Amino acid sequence: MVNFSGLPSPLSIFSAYASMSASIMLFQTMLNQVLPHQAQDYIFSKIRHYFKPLSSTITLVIEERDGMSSNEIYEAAEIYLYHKITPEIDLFKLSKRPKEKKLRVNFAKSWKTTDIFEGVEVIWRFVSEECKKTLTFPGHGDFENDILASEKRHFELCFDKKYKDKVLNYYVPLVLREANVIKAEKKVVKLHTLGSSSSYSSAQFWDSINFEHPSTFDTLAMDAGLKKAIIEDLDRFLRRKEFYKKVGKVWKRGYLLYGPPGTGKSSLIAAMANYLKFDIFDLELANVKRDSDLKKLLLRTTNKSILVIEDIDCSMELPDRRKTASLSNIHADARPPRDQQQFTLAGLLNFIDGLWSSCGDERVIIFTTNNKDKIDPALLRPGRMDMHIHMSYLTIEGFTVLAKNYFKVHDHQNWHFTEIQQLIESVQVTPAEVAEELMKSNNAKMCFERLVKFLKRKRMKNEETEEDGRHVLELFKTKRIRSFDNKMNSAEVYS
Ligand SMILES: Nc1ncnc2c1ncn2[C@@H]1O[C@H](COP(=O)(O)OP(=O)(O)OP(=O)(O)O)[C@@H](O)[C@H]1O
Ligand SMILES: [Mg+2]
Repeated sequence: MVNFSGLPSPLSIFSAYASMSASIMLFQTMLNQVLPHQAQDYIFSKIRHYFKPLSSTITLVIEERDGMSSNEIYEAAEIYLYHKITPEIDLFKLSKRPKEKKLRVNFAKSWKTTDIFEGVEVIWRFVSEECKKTLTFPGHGDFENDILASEKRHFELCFDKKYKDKVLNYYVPLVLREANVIKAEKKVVKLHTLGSSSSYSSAQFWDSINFEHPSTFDTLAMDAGLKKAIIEDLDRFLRRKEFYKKVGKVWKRGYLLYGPPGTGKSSLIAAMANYLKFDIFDLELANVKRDSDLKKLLLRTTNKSILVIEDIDCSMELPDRRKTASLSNIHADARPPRDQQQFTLAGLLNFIDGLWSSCGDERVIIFTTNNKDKIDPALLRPGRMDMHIHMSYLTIEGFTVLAKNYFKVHDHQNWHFTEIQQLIESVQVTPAEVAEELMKSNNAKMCFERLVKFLKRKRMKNEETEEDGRHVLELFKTKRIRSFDNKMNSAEVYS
């Protein structure tokens, strides 16, 4: 019996299934007499599997991870379902990660909902399974086996087979689009850091948490002209998609931030991310084991993101790397295995300039260093980093910003202001040091008094150091010492 739509009617499916079940029962009675129970069970489970009525639905499984990288469709489904169908959700899972302020509300196990798209009913189901892996540590007695628990999550999207094309070609792209719109509206910036699937596994991937750094261009104590120039540079970069295409350049921008510790390099990165609403990928080179891992990680960064490599002078000088480098120079044959070869800054930069940046759009890359003189000239080569930004010691202008941010005080309101300004002119102090002083009390007057004392102490210390320096220089001139390092107070005297 066939109905108008050309599909078998429910009655015909039922009668076919009933007659098939009767035959199976007859066969079972016959076998009962010759085979043991267990063998019979096995045979019938197989027969039922092949003869069960054909399903008229399709179920798409959308897993959270695709190998080592995250699955964009899973993320989009999570956002879409959570924000679009929230009123219908009555089963939540609540959690909080150690570094996050906000609570995480997630779908509970086996949560299910229905969505209608152009008259087509689709059923979403959230599935979460706990996987336990037994790890073996030979020779560790009672602790030989350890059980590692992790969660494997996926969504199931179920719908009538006849709408397969419609769902795949129109509904899924709609979910992706809607999720992007919701993401842009909510503008949650994420911080991605390196993680590994377990402490026992070497596979590395990006782990993310919400980025809630409060730094903005308004809270940054730095030269107003420079601040304006950075904001304009970022705006120009965002506007110039077509220009980059026209001149055949990859749509990316590189910044090198340099200056002493505590002058606001990391704070500036946070301000840039908050301004652009770009995710941050914080790449700690010291934690990357192999060259091949580095390339994989870079290729897994997303568009509209900032790749940050902090302290570039230190990260490329790891002792083990230097050791492998010198070894490989001396004995060409004794090089480490191919996939364990160390990476060089030049190699990293070439990869970033070439393959990496051509795989995405709207990329910002930021390197930081405390010591511009120490970094590889490859990084300073013209055209490599588009803007070199010097973060320097606190200026009077910078102090005004801090005073306003911490206590809403302006110069005319506080009698210590002039004194502080004079001290700042004569002493090298970082914004971090002053910020720390301003954090010590809620009482502005007390804080400013303390700050005056702190700056005076610092000035005195500097004067003493300068005096020592002059003394060492004198000794050096009279050849009574052979060497001294740039920290004058740790000079070695050989007289
Ligand atoms: N320019 C600044 N404006 C406002 N606050 C600042 C500034 N510089 C430093 N601070 C304060 O000092 C803290 C430390 O600064 P930050 O981490 O940005 O310095 P850094 O230059 O990245 O130092 P490092 O070289 O050690 O990484 C910040 O959290 C902030 O409170
Ligand atoms: Mg920093």
